Amino acid sequence: MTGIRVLGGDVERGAQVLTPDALEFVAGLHRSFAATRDDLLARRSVRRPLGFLAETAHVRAGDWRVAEAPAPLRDRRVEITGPTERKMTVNALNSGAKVWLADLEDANTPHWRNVVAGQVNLYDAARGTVDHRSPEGKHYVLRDGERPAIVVRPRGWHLPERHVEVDGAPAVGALVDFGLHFFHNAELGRPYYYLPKLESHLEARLWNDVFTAAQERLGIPHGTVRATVLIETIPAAFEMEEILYELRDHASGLNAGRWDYLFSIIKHFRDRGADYVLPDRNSVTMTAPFMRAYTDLLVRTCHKRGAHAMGGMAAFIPNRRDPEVTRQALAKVREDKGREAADGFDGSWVAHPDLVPVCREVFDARLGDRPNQLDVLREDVAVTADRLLDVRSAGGRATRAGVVGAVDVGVRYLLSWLGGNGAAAIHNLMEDAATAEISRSQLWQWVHNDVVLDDGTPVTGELVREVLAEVASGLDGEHLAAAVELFERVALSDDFVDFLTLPAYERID
Ligand SMILES: CC(C)(COP(=O)(O)OP(=O)(O)OC[C@H]1O[C@@H](n2cnc3c(N)ncnc32)[C@H](O)[C@@H]1OP(=O)(O)O)[C@@H](O)C(=O)NCCC(=O)NCCS
Ligand SMILES: O=C(O)C[C@H](O)C(=O)O
Ligand SMILES: [Mg+2]
Repeated sequence: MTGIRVLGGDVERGAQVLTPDALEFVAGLHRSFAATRDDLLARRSVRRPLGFLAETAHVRAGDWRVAEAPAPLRDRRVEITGPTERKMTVNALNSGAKVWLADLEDANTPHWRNVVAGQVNLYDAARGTVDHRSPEGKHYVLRDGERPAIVVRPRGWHLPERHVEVDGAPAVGALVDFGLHFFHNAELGRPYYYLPKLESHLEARLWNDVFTAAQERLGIPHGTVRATVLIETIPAAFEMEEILYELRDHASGLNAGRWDYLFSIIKHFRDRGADYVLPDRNSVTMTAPFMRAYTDLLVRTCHKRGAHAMGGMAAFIPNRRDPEVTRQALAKVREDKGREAADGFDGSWVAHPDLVPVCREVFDARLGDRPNQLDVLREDVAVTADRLLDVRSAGGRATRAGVVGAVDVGVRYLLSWLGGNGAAAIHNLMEDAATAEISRSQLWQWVHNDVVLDDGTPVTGELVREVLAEVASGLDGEHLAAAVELFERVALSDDFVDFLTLPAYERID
């Protein structure tokens, strides 16, 4: 293992996944692809004018389709997402969903113990041997019968994994997550992935090259990997076809990741004036014309190319102790999934096991005996760049409640994240890194574009700091000071911080 150092502490059963061969494999991927990753990240920081690309017009005009979905991914009508913590792993596999999105990304704090334990749990999950005993003595075991296909979401290209060093540099986080999982589980035949936060088809090409090399190096047939790409950045919305094309041997769909998409819009247009200012987060819905343009284009693009179109996450979650909250969550999720099913999506996401039945019911009603609706071509859809960028079509206003809500949710989420939980229920909504990014970037945008609240108050750094102090005085926890300081930095520092998880990562382990 020359040139490879593992700097993280011991984690139970870690040696089983951090084997010399697995680490060599990860280091090999890092050595082959880290430089390209660095170049592509550097390109992101140049904010170019957005539009459909002239140089790839031939790809959009061409006649090609992605590889046919393998049997486990033909019917994806309900997908449950969640972190790879042990109990939740068992619960997700028992949830009755068709797919489990096993999240090493936005629902996970990349504490070293989470990174390694996640791989251990995925190892057992792939083999059907995962179980768990709770501190209260409850034994969680897998139920017999059909289980969801496991689709793993590695970290995005921007995150390092500093507990694995290759030739003196931190390893690329995405390659650690993918590499360890692929090395241990690909031979079982289902190396399936969800790819987050891509900003261009060149980033998809890089993933495709990684898959090709990984398969070659382990002697696994080309095309065994299947990847579903989250279209959750505004630049990627203009390259949906190109992304599928780059990955065509390995692609099995696109997903409309609404939360990061909103974050990306704010980030991209953060200093471009009133035309791009979003109102309170809770007032931007999927029926806003610019969001509908995005989801319609996604369905149209996927079905034209034989790929699955996957719906996104409604953030409402049930509460087993509060029937009224549950009733409202079920109603809202039903409405959201109903719109997606009618629009032609082949399935969608839920964040909680109690939401699986409602998503299933809605898609059952739409799909009937069909495993998907790839046959619904949506040739009626004609989306222009102007419609995708019509941010003002969100309507809505910026309010004091919006400022307080953004600060409150942001700080509470960071508290949870720093403590090791990357997904949290806050005020009956599912919050993860993507939704927290909206909270803090929205405040940055309001401050830097002289937004005035509906009560006449200008949004300034002072106002945000005042609210932050108020919110903090009502909270406690080991990481409160760190959470408050981090929030202030990512919401207010003049230099916009690209991802809040980058400075937050400096604070852990
Ligand atoms: C939001 C969230 C943190 C709430 O968790 P919670 O507070 O534990 O929720 P509850 O107390 O209602 O959970 C009830 C049970 O369902 C389980 N559960 C909840 N969400 C789950 C999920 N997504 N996957 C598997 N099991 C889940 C819990 O483990 C708990 O199990 P238990 O009864 O055996 O103890 C959790 O639902 C979650 O992490 N969701 C996924 C978030 C996500 O994936 N985000 C990224 C993609 S959008
Ligand atoms: O991680 C999530 O919150 C889901 C999705 O990737 C999104 O950004 O909407
Ligand atoms: Mg996301």
